[in-house]
Amino acid sequence: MAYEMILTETEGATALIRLNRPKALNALCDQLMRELGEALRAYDADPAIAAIIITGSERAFAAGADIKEMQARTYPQVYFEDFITANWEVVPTIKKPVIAAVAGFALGGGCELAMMCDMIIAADTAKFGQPEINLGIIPGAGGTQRLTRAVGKAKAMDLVLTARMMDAEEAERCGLVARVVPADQLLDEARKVAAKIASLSGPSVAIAKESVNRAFETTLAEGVRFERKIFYSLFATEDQKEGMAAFAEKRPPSFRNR
Ligand SMILES: CC(C)(O)CC(=O)SCCNC(=O)CCNC(=O)[C@H](O)C(C)(C)COP(=O)(O)OP(=O)(O)OC[C@H]1O[C@@H](n2cnc3c(N)ncnc32)[C@H](O)[C@@H]1OP(=O)(O)O
Repeated sequence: MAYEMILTETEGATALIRLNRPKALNALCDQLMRELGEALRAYDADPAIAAIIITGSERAFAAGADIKEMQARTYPQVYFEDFITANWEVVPTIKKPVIAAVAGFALGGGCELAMMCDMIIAADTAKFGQPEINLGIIPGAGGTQRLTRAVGKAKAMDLVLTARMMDAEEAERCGLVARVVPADQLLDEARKVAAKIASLSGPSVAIAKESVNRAFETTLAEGVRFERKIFYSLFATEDQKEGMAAFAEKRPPSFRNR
């Protein structure tokens, strides 16, 4: 499929989506978000793809929603158009693992987009922040909620109320980021993680992802009940039999995603 604001490529079972508005620091305009959603849905439906990486440029993962596109919008417009909800909420609906590989600025909607992914791998150049307060608004794509769950109230308040940026090291320390790597190794690292995931059983990966995400939406008791049921369901797969047989027979498993 041809896109204007994203570039896509595949390598083995990994799909890479690169945000591609370099002059605007990958500001997330409506068209870019529409294209991103279309690409994510297409890869999610493609049986040859097992993991998806979203990345930006060296200078910016994304500097937020497109402020120039947003500035003239009125309350009735954002309300009736379902601004954000319509185009932005695709990432959390994707069943396959989505990795954000972040270098440079991940601000506002850029930080929110990264947080919608299942894992953030950051270059040592990455800078995260929710500077919407500078514009007379607040984060509107989940920032106040996902950031608070990821880093806790103290740090979330600090970032949201002061608009300050935090670097990759601080972001890793406070739990926003899974790994920090030198900038020139960012994509290699993300690809390695994606390839490892792709070598595993697709159903158990999707179910593991769903179960971890459930922790953000429910109580501990409900979450554990959910985990138990979904854990039982994996005993209905051929991959569970194969994984355990391979262990007992001291050989690598050969998963068939069923
Ligand atoms: C999703 C919601 C609901 O949560 C809302 C949001 O996301 S609101 C947006 C939040 N993000 C920001 O407020 C960050 C805005 N950008 C900046 O503060 C700076 O650009 C910077 C600190 C990231 C980088 O500064 P600098 O290196 O000095 O580069 P600039 O000259 O400022 O930028 C280069 C070029 O990119 C355009 N740009 C940058 N960010 C955006 C944006 N979010 N929307 C639209 N355009 C953006 C900037 O205007 C420059 O373009 P030109 O004016 O030179 O054409």
